[in-house]
Amino acid sequence: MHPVPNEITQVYAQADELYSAADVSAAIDRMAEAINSTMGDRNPVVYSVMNGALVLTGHLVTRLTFPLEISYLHATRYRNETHGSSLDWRAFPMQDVKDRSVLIVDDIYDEGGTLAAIVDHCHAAGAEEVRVAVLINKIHDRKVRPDMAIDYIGLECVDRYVFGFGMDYKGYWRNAPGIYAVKGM
Ligand SMILES: O=P(O)(O)OC[C@H]1O[C@H](OP(=O)(O)OP(=O)(O)O)[C@H](O)[C@@H]1O
Ligand code: HPA
Repeated sequence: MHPVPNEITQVYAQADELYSAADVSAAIDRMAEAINSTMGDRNPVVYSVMNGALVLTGHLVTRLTFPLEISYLHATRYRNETHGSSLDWRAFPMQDVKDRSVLIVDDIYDEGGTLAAIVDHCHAAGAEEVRVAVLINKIHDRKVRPDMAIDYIGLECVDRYVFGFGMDYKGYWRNAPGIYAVKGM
């Protein structure tokens, strides 16, 4: 058996809970209500940004009450580390979005380099409109494109490294049910 690193066990035990599972569920309810009332007639392609959006996407789409198609892409800037670098496209978007409405779903809008590249890609591919939904907006003044529209935001968080509900700490704890901040980060 491959042992779990001690650091991984410790990080969850020592983390600060920012939002409980119930808080997250209520936030997704609010996001879904807003999306249902603004995109119900758009027949969108919902693009889930792997890996972080895996958990949110599953919860969110079951609350959406209109026809939609689901696809995925994988773009990573953090590569299971806690600092971002250049964007690495690991699964390029494959669904044809020409003249389509697109809803990009991601777990966290941090510095925004990932979402900026994905939004630009969808526009370049001919999308009619591109909207963005994130569970967490991290509050700081390092956004790479401060005027980028984030249409649906679940929760805001302080400028700390967070994990849970899809977000990882060194590849682990995407399965944690709430949102947690790493001690000292
Ligand atoms: O706003 P940014 O500073 O660009 O950071 C946000 C992005 O970083 C995370 O992905 P990550 O690169 O960790 O890949 P992963 O989803 O596979 O963990 C997260 O899922 C977002 O996609
Ligand atoms: N946690 C997890 N993944 C992330 C974060 C974070 O705070 N910021 C960007 N990707």
